[in-house]
Amino acid sequence: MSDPVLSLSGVTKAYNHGQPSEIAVLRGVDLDVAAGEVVALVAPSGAGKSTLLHIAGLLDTADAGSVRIAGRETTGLGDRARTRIRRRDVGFVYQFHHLLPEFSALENIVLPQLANGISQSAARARAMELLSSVGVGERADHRPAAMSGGEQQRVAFCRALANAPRLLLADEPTGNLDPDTSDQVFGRLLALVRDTGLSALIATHNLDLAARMDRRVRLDAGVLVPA
Ligand SMILES: Nc1ncnc2c1ncn2[C@@H]1O[C@H](COP(=O)(O)OP(=O)(O)OP(=O)(O)O)[C@@H](O)[C@H]1O
Repeated sequence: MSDPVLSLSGVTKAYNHGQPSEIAVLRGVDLDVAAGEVVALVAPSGAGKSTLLHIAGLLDTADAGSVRIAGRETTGLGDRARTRIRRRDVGFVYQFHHLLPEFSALENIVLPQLANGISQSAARARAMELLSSVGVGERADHRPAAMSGGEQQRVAFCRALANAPRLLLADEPTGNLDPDTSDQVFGRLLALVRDTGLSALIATHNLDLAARMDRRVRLDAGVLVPA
């Protein structure tokens, strides 16, 4: 068996340490996401989904516990090493697309590749391939403001996958779309994830979407339980 692509063990996180308002959000989270596995993270609002995704994606640090990505222990690594792992191995999608407004769809997918040392021509070819795979190839030269919410979010998926990460982390990726569009766009995301064989941890309030993933976990009082 290969190493899990994401392995969390005993992860804890509290905010406002030592103050009366201290809040223990994660109290010992354990989770393995295997290669090619797509896991739904369901939780009520405020339960700590974003906190968990940020720690899993090395955007934030845990107070205690271990975060392994692609077999590599990240606890104790410095900022540069964490950034390198995040850029190479992790893709993020948020509820809102966060595309750069002054750049075209294609450029938004090219830029993170250039930051990773890919050549301009290879980056453009990959960006075009990704856009076509989610049905927005003909929108490559449009800026985000000229696209629908569903199209913008499809471009955001492509950007997350631009550097061929091992792990996709998504925080309510279709949460700001109407139900029909959400369903369609999520289908595109899932197909793309399946085609590329990457692992994913996808937070959603939508139980229908959660049902389409391989496995569901629920964040309950700071720990993960099967859902
Ligand atoms: N930087 C911070 N400082 C203090 N408290 C915080 C901070 N970030 C989050 N919290 C608190 O931690 C708890 C979990 O927040 P988090 O954003 O992870 O929840 P969530 O499950 O993603 O919620 P939602 O679904 O509403 O986005 C909340 O009570 C929140 O108020």
